[in-house]
Amino acid sequence: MSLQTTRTDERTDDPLLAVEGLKKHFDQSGGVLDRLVGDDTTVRAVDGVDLAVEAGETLAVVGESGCGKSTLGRTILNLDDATAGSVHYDGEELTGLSAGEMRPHRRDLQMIFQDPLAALNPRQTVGEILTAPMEVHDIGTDADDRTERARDLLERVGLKPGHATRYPHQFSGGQQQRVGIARALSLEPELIIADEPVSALDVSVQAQILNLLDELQADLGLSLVFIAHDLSVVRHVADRVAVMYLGEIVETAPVDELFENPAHPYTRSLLSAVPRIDPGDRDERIILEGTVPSPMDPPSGCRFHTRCPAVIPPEEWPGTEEAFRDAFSFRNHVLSAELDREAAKDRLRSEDRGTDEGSVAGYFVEQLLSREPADLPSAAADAIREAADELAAGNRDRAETIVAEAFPSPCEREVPQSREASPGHTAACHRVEE
Ligand SMILES: Nc1ncnc2c1ncn2[C@@H]1O[C@H](COP(=O)(O)OP(=O)(O)OP(=O)(O)O)[C@@H](O)[C@H]1O
Repeated sequence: MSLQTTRTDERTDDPLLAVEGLKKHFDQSGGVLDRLVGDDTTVRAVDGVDLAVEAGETLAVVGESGCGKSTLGRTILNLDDATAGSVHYDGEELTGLSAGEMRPHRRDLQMIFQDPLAALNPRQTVGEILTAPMEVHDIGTDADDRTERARDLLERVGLKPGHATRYPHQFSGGQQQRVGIARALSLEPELIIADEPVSALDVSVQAQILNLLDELQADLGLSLVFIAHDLSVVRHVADRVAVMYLGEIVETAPVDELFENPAHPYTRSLLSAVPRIDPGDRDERIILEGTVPSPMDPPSGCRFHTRCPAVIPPEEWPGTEEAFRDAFSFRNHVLSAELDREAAKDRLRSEDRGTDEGSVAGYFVEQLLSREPADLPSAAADAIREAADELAAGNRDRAETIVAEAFPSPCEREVPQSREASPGHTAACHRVEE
């Protein structure tokens, strides 16, 4: 946890790492045809991220798979070129530096990867893996000194000095990750980005590696950006947590504040999946519908609105919020274009039911609306039945227009600004007030 480092004592108030408006887009266009057809083939993996990491601090970046966490880590370290925005490390801008210009900074900024074996050269001994980067960066007086440093590093990460002569495949997963950590430490970095460092490991080994990282961070005064998809993993290592959804940071808070007073519905749903020691403590589990939408075509307004369990009804909605959310969920199924008439007919046939348009429409409603249409305000029920009829008749565009017009939400219209929910705690949600 936060410990002041001796080497950063003389620094100014600027954070050690400052990330502003960082974007990383990947162009996926196959070529001329894509451009002619006008398909937008840009993957907006990281789409305007602001972050600050103080010296000696551990910041966890958390979100589901595909939210852009790894890309964020790689772009911060200039392993991927940024599309826009800036990264300042110790006051110096890293964005746009060539590989040669980055070299002096590589010593200070290291990365630990999810799959330790894939990140280690199988043809080098562990000793060589540790001494090679030292040689490149002129660390150590001579080969003997570097070998001695490698042996010390192995001890530091809980391995034996004698392990230096072994090859990566001769170790268990946990031991391989220890080697990966030792390699990152071999350059005496100030900041390490650890990208899911324990998610490939057995649960029994995860805690050991987390403790090791925590210990090293405290002893060496390292700054750590800890990327994870699972909030439970970060509780005991992080000082602050940034929650990422579809290329954006939706909430940032000190770790205890985030666990106790999550402000964003996305954070709440991630938290509800974290096992609690006291089962009586457990709030109702929030199951998020579907997976993260495609970063090629992110939802408008608040990007989370298509899955949000707290999506806001329009002012004129006559029913309860729960009723709106059920209707809104139906709407999103229709708009996601995942409904297939033929598949519905196959299913009906397998259940010995009719496959005329009326039956298919009824089947869509039954599958996608978690209440009877009659339990909705009557105009909403009519819109749902009408949309289902159009879908069953093959008029997808018409169905989409009906649901989009019948169930609008302010969340899809306006992009929520990041607001301060409490000191040091910000969230970008229309429900959060300053
Ligand atoms: N080189 C690339 N080219 C095109 N798209 C990419 C590339 N790298 C990542 N992406 C896409 O960017 C999005 C974010 O990916 P990223 O790996 O950063 O997410 P993540 O949150 O780290 O997920 P995971 O935990 O599964 O790695 C995904 O949709 C992914 O397919």
